[in-house]
Formats: sequence, structure tokens, C-alpha cells
Amino acid sequence: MILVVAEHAGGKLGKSTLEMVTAARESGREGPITLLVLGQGVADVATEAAAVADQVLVGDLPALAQYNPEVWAAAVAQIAREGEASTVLIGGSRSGREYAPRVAVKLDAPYLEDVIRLSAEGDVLQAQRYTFLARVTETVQASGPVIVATVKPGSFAPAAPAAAAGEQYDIELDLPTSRTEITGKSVEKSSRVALSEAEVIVTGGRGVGSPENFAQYVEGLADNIGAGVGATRAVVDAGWRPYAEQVGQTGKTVQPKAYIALGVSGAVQHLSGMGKSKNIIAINKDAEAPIFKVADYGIVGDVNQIVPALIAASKK
Ligand SMILES: Cc1cc2nc3c(=O)[nH]c(=O)nc-3n(C[C@H](O)[C@H](O)[C@H](O)COP(=O)(O)OP(=O)(O)OC[C@H]3O[C@@H](n4cnc5c(N)ncnc54)[C@H](O)[C@@H]3O)c2cc1C
Repeated sequence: MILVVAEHAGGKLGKSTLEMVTAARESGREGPITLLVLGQGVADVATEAAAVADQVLVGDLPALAQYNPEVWAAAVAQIAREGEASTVLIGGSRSGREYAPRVAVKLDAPYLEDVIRLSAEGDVLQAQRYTFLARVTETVQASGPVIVATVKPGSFAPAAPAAAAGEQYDIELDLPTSRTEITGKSVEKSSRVALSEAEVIVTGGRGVGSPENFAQYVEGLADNIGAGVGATRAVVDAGWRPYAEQVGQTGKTVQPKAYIALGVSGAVQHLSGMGKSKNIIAINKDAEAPIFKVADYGIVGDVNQIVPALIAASKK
């Protein structure tokens, strides 16, 4: 089987899980696509997962209420072993990249990190991933009875539902007692949709002019239309915006239904992070800006004039 470890939060399946299912479908590896849902009170997540998978294995236990790398690694390795998984796909989130190498060690398996493409040639799994600060895309391959990989979020399109919902099975887990414990959590309160989950993204580049304009134009428009906020590296390096908002080779890869780029030139390193968006809408005062080569809709003009008008129109 191809074992995909579901990522979920707030009782909802994460978009990254749907992306991993596409990675599994495209990988050409053998066996049913099996989603593993770990957590406590995850019945709804498992039902969502069943819509895209051949089968869903559900570990719904108090001991899984909080993510913990030791516990997750043990659970995933146990299920991969028992199910004779050929491939284990784990989200390339911070936590995924934390416990995935432990799973590989437990299974004595090759480990491919942050893959953006997958394909199989017989027993060999080929993957592509960025390296050298994303200046280079390398092709790597691994073979063996089981291979562990993390999947870079935003690199695959979210999977459409399968023809029929997969069966759900409760699983028994032999979990270790963790040596670390989370003693507190403070969650940043934001009503704004996360970049990785957003169906619409408004991104600001250096052309918006200043951090104040960014807040007014980019955040203003995003909040009016329920979009996520992205930034170019130029803007992040200038200290206008946090790195978490950076889109591009060295930031996040996204594929929203609509990507609205304000004052973004469209450098190749930026395009590689958003070029697969369904609709790209660009506003730039330079008609020759490379962003217009990938844009579905373009407005040549000054953001200072166009964006306030868009914000006013979106309030109606
Ligand atoms: C190894 C490496 C990795 C990188 N990774 C990333 C990455 O992950 N993400 C990323 O974004 N970049 C990345 N970069 C940087 C990238 O090469 C560009 O420098 C960057 O994307 C440019 O950001 P920008 O479009 O905001 O700024 P600029 O290139 O300066 O473009 C600003 C644009 O705004 C327009 N403009 C100016 N004023 C106005 C106005 N009033 N109204 C309308 N338009 C206006 C201009 O015409 C221009 O096209 C990387 C570079 C390297 C070398």
C-alpha cells in the first residue's frame, strides 16, 4: 500500500493531505492509497479522508491528542510495517519533516525530503526536489521495499474525490511513552485564511511602495474578499512582512484558484512558487514586467490608483 499520513487541524482535513493523495496517485507505486488519520476525536477528518482514499486507517486515541514526534514516528512505522507499505508519504510541514526521518530510520528505508514530483520506474521511485537555496532542481531516485518521502506543500494539485469512498478501519497502536511533553500553546489569533489553505491569495511586491501601503492595499483587499496574504522575497527581505508569507522557491509553493499579484515583477524564483495557480491576475505599472507573461488577466497601471478602487468595489 501507499501510506499517506493525513495532516489535519481544527477537525478538518488539511489541503496538504489532498495534495499528498495526488502525489500518491501520480507516483505510479503499487498498492491501495491508504490514509492514516492520527489524533483524538478525528471521526469527521476520517470521513473527509475516505472521500479521496482507497481506505482509511483511524487511530483515534487520547494519547494522540497532541502531536509528538516520538509517538507519531512509532505509530506510522508500525502501520507501514504491518501493512507492508511500499511508500510512506508525509507532509513537508515543520512537524512532518521532524518525524519523517525517524520513520525512515525505524523502517530502515531510504528517505526523500521535500519532493515536488514523483514517478516510478519499476521498483525505483524517482523524485524531484529543490536544492542549493532552490537554485537547482535535482532528480533523485531510491529503491527498496519501502521508501519514505515528505511532500512539499503546494507542489501537487489537491486530489478530487475518488469514484467511491474508501472503507474506514480502526487500528490498534502500540505507542511509546514520549520523553517530551508540550506544556503550553499560544495560538496566534488571525481571522485570515492560512496561505497554504487559501483559494484566493493577494500578494504584494516591492511595487506597493511601503509597509503601510502593503497593509492598506494587500491586507485590505485580501480581507475584503476572504483571501490569504502573500509577499515576495524582496518585501520579506526588506522587513515589511514575515517570512511565513513569502511565496516562491525559497518560500511557500501555492496553487490557489486565483492569485492576485500587486506590484510584483514576476521573477523566476517567484513564479516557481505560484505559477501553477489556476488564474493569475497581475497589476503592474510596467507593461514589460515578466508577471504578465504568466498572467491570465493583467492591468498595466499604478497600484496606488487601481487597488483603492478594487477595495471600494469589493466592499459593495
Ligand atoms: C536563490 C534565490 C531565491 C529566491 N527566492 C525567492 C522567493 O522565494 N520568492 C520571491 O518572491 N523571490 C525570490 N527571490 C528574489 C527574486 O529574484 C526577486 O528579486 C523578487 O521576487 C522580486 O520581488 P518583487 O517583485 O517584489 O520586486 P521587484 O522585482 O523590484 O518588482 C517590483 C515591481 O513592481 C512594479 N511597480 C513599481 N511601482 C509600482 C506601482 N506604483 N504600481 C504598480 N506596479 C509597480 C515594478 O514595475 C516591478 O515590476 C529569490 C532570488 C534568489 C537568487
